[in-house]
Amino acid sequence: MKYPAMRLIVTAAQMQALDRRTIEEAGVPGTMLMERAGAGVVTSLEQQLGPLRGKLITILCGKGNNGGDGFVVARLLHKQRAKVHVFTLAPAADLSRDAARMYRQLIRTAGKAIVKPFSSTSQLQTILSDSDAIIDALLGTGLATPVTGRYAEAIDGINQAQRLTVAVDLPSGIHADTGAVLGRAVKADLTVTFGLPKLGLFQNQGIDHAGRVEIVDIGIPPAYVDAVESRIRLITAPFVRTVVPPRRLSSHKGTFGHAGIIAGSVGKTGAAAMAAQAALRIGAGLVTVAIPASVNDVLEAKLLEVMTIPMPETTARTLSRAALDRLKDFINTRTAVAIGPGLSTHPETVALVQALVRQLDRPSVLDADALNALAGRAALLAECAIPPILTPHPGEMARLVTKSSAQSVNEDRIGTATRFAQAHRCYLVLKGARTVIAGPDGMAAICPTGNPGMATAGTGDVLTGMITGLLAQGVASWEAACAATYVHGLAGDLAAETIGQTSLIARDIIDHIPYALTNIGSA
Ligand SMILES: NC(=O)C1=CN([C@@H]2O[C@H](COP(=O)(O)OP(=O)(O)OC[C@H]3O[C@@H](n4cnc5c(N)ncnc54)[C@H](O)[C@@H]3O)[C@@H](O)[C@H]2O)[C@@H](O)CC1
Ligand SMILES: Nc1ncnc2c1ncn2[C@@H]1O[C@H](COP(=O)(O)OP(=O)(O)O)[C@@H](O)[C@H]1O
Ligand SMILES: [K+]
Repeated sequence: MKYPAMRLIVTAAQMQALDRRTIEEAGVPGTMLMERAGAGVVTSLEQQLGPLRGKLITILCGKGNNGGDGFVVARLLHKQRAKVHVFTLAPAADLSRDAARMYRQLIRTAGKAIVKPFSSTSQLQTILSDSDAIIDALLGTGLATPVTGRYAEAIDGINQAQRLTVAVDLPSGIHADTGAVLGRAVKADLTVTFGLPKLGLFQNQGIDHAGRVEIVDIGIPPAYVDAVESRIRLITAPFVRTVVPPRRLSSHKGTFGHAGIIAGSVGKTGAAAMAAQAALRIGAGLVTVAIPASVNDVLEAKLLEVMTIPMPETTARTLSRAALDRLKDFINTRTAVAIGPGLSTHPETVALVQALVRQLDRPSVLDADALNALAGRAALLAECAIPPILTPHPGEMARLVTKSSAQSVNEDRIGTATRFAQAHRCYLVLKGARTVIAGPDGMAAICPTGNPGMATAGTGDVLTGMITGLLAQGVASWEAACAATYVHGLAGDLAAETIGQTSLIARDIIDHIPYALTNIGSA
């Protein structure tokens, strides 16, 4: 397998096939998989709530194997002396074979009274709103059609209670592959998913409904996982650890490359400053910014470690066409370059950027106004000697693909990103909640880190600097794009833990890069 330290993301059909193979070929009983799944949920719950003894926990179980997992959770919680209420949506005779086994085991251990048939939401209201946690074991990967009737009522009841909600495998009602809500869906705080993460947890409404996603190993043999044909991966900390270059005793600043940042214009020197600082914080040895001449002093006053080079400018104080030859030299003498943050959309600057892109022969990141310069002209990318990394947000992506909108981009983020990266032989970082990275070989990776506090001015410039900083250290494009995105999101998460999401600003992400790197173990 090509990217061993990333985790495979699977569809429902792929997960079902893996479960089946594990049961039939490896001889692991389905009930054993269920036992491990249930135990995983209880461990996660303990991490959330502390000791479970005396806690009131309500579990809603459907008739399939997802419900079977719920019966296991109920038995294990009962053993820990939690106060457990179980509601089933189906009579015992209708349960799947393994779920029925787990149901019988539960009532043997805890007595018949622990389980009640679900009749209506009103029956549940008080119990749900008094619960310390609600476990949603109604529907998992077996969801086939829109949820209606009693299942829909049970889902509404869970959502109305507004208590800590833990989804078993998938939030009930979320399509395992697309993340679409099928009729109704549980809004969970935490989803404990089994074996491998399901695609729908990272797409569309699946993102908000899943909440935090934890993955529990249920003992699917790694050889079976390796044999699955999926081109979609989840970026992990162990992957990032293998990417960030080690600092040998004998290193010097030249060892870690020289990043060039072509950025800035009047009113937008901050974008250039933040990209440059982020490149240093992720380990680049040297960073130089090429900036319109009249704003050079402003940038110098903002920055200490970063060098700047004033370049010819337009009367609007943006980079001018006259800068072309000097910028080509600038690019040729750097290990990697970023083009775009804060450049403006001045027509002359746009023409300059287009000319630079045509002759780009260094590892590069194209962002912001460089992407605007490529709107409707993505064909120019074919002229780059080394496939560049593009970092659009959905609005920029829509302009790149033309005749599209941010909304339609977001409806199929993985598809849009992989199609573009393959068609234009580039790497693409499609930003937003659960950023998607796509490569020219058709691979896609999803970033699990990051939070809505990062929806604030300048955080994209920071990401651009981070990717460029890794490229400058000699990291290959795919690895640099994936690892920088992960560290960027983790830095945002760590910042949010201390200062909250509302006040978080882009420079907080730069300040937390060191902690993110130590957290991952690559500092
Ligand atoms: N042995 C296995 O295959 C394992 C399965 N596991 C669990 O089993 C789940 C999959 O189990 P199943 O395949 O039994 O499927 P589910 O338990 O997700 O649900 C399928 C059942 O719900 C019904 N159903 C489907 N759509 C419905 C709708 N819209 N409204 C009402 N009922 C609907 C189906 O007729 C079927 O009876 C996984 O998500 C996971 O939680 C885990 O225990 C790990 C091992
Ligand atoms: N809800 C969110 N969850 C996770 N990350 C987010 C969220 N919203 C924004 N981000 C991240 O913040 C950054 C925003 O970048 P961008 O839109 O280019 O902002 P700017 O142009 O102001 O720099 C991206 O890396 C994006 O993935
Ligand atoms: K569920």
